[in-house]
Amino acid sequence: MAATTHASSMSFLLSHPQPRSATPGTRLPLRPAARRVRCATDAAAPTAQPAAAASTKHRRAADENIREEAARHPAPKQGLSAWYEPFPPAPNGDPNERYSLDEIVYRSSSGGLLDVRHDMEALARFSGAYWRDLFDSRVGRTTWPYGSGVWSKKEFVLPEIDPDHIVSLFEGNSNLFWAERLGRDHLGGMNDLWVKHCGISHTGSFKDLGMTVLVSQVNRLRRAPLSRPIAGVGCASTGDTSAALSAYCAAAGIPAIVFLPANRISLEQLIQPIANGATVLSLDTDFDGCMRLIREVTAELPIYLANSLNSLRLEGQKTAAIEILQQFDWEVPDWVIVPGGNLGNIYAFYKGFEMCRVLGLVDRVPRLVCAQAANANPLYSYYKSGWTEFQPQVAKPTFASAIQIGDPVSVDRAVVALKATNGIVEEATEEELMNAMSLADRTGMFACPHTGVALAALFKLRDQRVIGSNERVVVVSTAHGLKFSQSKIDYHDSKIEDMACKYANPPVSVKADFGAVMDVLKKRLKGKL
Ligand SMILES: Cc1ncc(COP(=O)(O)O)c(C=O)c1O
Ligand SMILES: N[C@@H](CCOP(=O)(O)O)C(=O)O
Repeated sequence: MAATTHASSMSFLLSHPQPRSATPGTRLPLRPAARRVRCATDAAAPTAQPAAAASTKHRRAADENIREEAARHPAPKQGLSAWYEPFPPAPNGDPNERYSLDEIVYRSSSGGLLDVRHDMEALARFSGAYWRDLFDSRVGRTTWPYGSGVWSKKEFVLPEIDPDHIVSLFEGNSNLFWAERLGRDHLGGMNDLWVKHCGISHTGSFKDLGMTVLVSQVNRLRRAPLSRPIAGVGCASTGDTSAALSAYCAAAGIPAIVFLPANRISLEQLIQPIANGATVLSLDTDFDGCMRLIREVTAELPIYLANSLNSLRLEGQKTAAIEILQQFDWEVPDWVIVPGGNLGNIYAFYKGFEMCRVLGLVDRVPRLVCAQAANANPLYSYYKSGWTEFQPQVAKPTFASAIQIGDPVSVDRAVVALKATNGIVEEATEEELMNAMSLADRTGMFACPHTGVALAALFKLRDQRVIGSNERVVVVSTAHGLKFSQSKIDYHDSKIEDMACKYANPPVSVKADFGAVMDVLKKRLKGKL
């Protein structure tokens, strides 16, 4: 293996451990080691660097930033690539239909969905152990762009993009929270319950993971040599996609346009794109109406579509699945529960897990559960019909307002994910989701109502004994609870019509007087003093 290394490239080497001998994976045919192409990792790392070597890293020059430092050490070509293909492949369609990621295309020739496909044979030239080591070696670093939980898996995301085009806010690497008390005390002694806090993130939701990829690709398209005349990037949103789009566009200096359903998103979500300087249209319709409009507008104007209909988004979102595996030292959980709305994320999780299985990083995939609010449950109804009849609906208001979606664009993707993982769809009423959220809060979280939907699904599946107490379960928390404080205020005020707010904990108004305070505390702590 040729090695072109020198002392000053040390910092770069730390991000590229030496490939293992190309141990053939079990599922995909691998090329013999002798025919392996040289890749960045081959060329950059003749010998694996021990962790201690980090302390010998030379500080970069004071007048150089991390982007420039990365540019000084360009990764050699790896021979990896990705492109768009129809999803699912149309039975009578053109088997050769594919599009470069540099094309602006959201639909296949037959009007169906597209998916980003990777050259799996090229990826499989390296063993699962190699990819695990490489991804692990990048966690927690600042080396551009690998400090991001998404771009630390760049080879599985957008292998060909120039790091200089990447727009990253070092998203991902989110907390996998051990829900010790919730599992032990409230779910029949579960001791392996985890909450993946995707919402503890730059704009407070998992959308950051996908948006860094989409906006990076737009940045590449707008810059020389491609110089595509993209005037801005637009989305319809229930409040989280719009926040992420606005932040990433603001960071890149690209105009953002967001279509929001008036009075249907939280105040905190509304102020995010406003603060980031986006063009905010508040429309007198629901999310599905906004979605129809943005599709029409992006077909007419040079505005790039940022919703998850655009499969680029899912390439970033799938890294949350890979991160979960990584956080468990590449052990596969038994179940992963994801709240579903427009239904891109459930597919993204499947894609991340399945890619790791196919490439030998793990040997199986978890069972997936998609959890919907009963007030916005088109997938649940479809599932209950035995997948025979999908009926779009007019979604009713729900505290889980970000998933108030009746005609999800990625329904076909969700079905593939659920069928392939022996998955389940569950639903939660308003009372169930608010109680589940509030109980989680009582055990140290500050969950959003959508996480409440996923937790309520877990409660049901535990009651039905579908999920066992010894199984390892991950509940995906999709947004930060602080974005939905009004719903919590209403709950703790017991102000919600027809809802027994079982865990309401209103503040106690007390006279500022020692005796009055003592009376309240004695009553509250009765038997414990
Ligand atoms: C907080 C939150 N949770 C869950 C979802 C559902 O994700 P998806 O639309 O990919 O199903 C969304 C958006 O739809 C969201 O904003
Ligand atoms: N919850 C989403 C709804 C749109 O979903 P997307 O993933 O297709 O952008 C939002 O926050 O807007």
